[in-house]
Amino acid sequence: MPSRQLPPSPEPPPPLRPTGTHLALAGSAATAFSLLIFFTFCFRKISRKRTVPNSDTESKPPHRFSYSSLRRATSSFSPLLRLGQGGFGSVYRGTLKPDLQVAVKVMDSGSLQGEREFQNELFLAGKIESNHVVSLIGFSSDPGRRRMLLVYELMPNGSLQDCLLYRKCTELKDWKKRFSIALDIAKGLEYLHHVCDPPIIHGDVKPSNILLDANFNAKIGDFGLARLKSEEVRFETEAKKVGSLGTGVVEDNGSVAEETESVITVSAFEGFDGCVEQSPESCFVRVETSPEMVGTGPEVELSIDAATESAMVVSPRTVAAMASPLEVLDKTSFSEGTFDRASVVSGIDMGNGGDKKSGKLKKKNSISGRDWWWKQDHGNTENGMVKDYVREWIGNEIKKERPKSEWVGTSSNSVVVGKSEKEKKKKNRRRLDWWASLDDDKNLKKEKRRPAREWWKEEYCEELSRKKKKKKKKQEQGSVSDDGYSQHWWERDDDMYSDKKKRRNHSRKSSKSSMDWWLDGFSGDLWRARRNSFDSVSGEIPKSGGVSSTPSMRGTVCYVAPEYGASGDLSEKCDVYSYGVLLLVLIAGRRPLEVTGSPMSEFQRANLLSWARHLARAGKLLDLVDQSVHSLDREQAILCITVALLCLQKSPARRPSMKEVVGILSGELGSPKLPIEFSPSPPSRLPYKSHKRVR
Ligand SMILES: Nc1ncnc2c1ncn2[C@@H]1O[C@H](COP(=O)(O)OP(=O)(O)OP(=O)(O)O)[C@@H](O)[C@H]1O
Repeated sequence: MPSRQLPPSPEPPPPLRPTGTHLALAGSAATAFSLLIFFTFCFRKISRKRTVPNSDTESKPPHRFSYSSLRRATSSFSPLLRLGQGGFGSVYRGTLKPDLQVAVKVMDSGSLQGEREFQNELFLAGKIESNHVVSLIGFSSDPGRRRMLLVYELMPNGSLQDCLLYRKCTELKDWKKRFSIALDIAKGLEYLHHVCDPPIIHGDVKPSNILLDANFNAKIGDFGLARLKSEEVRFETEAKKVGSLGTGVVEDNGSVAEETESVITVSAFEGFDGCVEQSPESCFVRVETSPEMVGTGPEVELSIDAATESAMVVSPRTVAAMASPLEVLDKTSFSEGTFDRASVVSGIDMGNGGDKKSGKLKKKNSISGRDWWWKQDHGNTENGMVKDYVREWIGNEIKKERPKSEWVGTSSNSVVVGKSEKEKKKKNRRRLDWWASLDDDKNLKKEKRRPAREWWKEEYCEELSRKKKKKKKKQEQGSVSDDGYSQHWWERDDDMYSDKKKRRNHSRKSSKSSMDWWLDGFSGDLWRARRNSFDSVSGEIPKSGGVSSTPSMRGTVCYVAPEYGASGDLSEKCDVYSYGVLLLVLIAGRRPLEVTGSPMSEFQRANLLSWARHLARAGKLLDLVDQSVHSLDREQAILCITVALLCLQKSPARRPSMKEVVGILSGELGSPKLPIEFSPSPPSRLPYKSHKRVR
């Protein structure tokens, strides 16, 4: 058989050469694909941002919101939806979902306090879960554009301050409501001090930070000045360490005197290399500490801000804790915003003579902490406005109310008895020096507008020369004598002082102006607090002015505990003191410092704390109760005033804890006795006894 021959295999086709058309096709396919991926990514990101987090399904609050969603929720921050204005910025009512009403706090751009409050609130929000604390639902942050917003649960009845003092809500005329508010606040503080671990110190307990829900239940809000207790201990240790390097910080058992302010001079910094010559904006200095001292790490960072001439101590743990759980606290915001500029975390007075332009610290001049506070506050325009407002208000009140006899002045004169002329002059000169030192700030000289402090200075100089003339006249008449005013009860409001201390304080007061008297009337506390914050004499600024009630970094005048700042201690007992003031305000339905009429008797009532103490001595506690209150439970009212007076004791150790306050108010503990000095019976060691034990 003939073999079948296979046909020759065909030649393999020539390899396809990519033509221009092919290349174009492949290119466009790749582009289309990458575009598709890009758009899908963008869409997902946008839709995720726009979605309001559902607290049921997503993680616990605080949630991150987009700026636009909050803008929409508040109808572009409509003035009609504005709920109020604080040191942080404006607060607006918003609707995120039909059933989710919120309050949106918008930080004023450039507000140092705002940045700090923002981060503080976020840092603490995760740690707090209580029915007696306003919950933080979320936030929005865009550090590049300096947009920072906080979203809270809406408290439909606003702040206690508005409700009680301005709107005078009828619901609060019912004694039961007032009492339940007092108890709610006490429980909120008890939660912060005794349930939270580590304990949280609020640091700014006052009526505008107490918010009322639809049923007028009270919740504590505004944790901008709050601190963890452990953190505080660290700050304190560091503060003492830094302070001990070169200053004479004098303690006076919480009494307030010019000499005892936390003055940390530049010499304290001289041991820290690397700061003095650094950029004017900021510098970080590592301060070596032992692990035991800080508890969590071997070192803390001390930020010295040459721009604001201030400093703070920041623990690494704080940085880590603040940075990690929340994306919002991104690095730029830390390095540029928080640490360099705010520099007020610790509340440590680090006054120093800084040259703003060169960023160099003056090594010789030691400027006290009060300058630091002044300058710190001055940097904030809004705060500046507040100070102007407050000063004006004080001035008007004093001018308006000062009796013809110039009794305030004579009071000053009268207490000079026993004090040498020389000493007084020295003191006045020192004070003038202080005023003069304020002129170091060249930038302010350039300002066209007369700086607010000149107003203050002029007023003071005027006051001095007036006093001098008066005294001269009196001396000529040979009649510099005690006119009795210095002996009035409203100047003797210091409960724990021995006679010796009282005399000393009187002589301190002697060199103060009439305005100082006003401030000193407040247990002497205001004198320091005013310098620190220039908050408000009344402790609240009428909202009509549209200004914040707290430009301060450390608390609010009239509410701040006397020991805080003098020795730098912020403890739970500071909150207890503030609670005491708040309780009196709640019972009396008036501000802590308020002149309601021109007669002399009104002056006697002007200082609520002194008035309460006076009534306690006179055994007329119930006279303090707001006249408009109905259904008064007299026993409860006396109990509340007694608790308030216990909380207001000068010595922090003598104040009850918030746990004890709750126990007393809720009836678990027996009724306490008034503080010793008001009690006719001999003092017992324990001011109250447990009901439980008795049973
Ligand atoms: N969650 C909220 N619900 C309803 N109203 C609120 C809420 N938070 C704040 N407000 C209103 O906004 C006002 C301003 O609040 P904010 O806490 O900013 O300032 P403040 O406490 O008055 O002053 P500062 O912040 O200086 O202490 C409050 O007085 C209150 O009337």
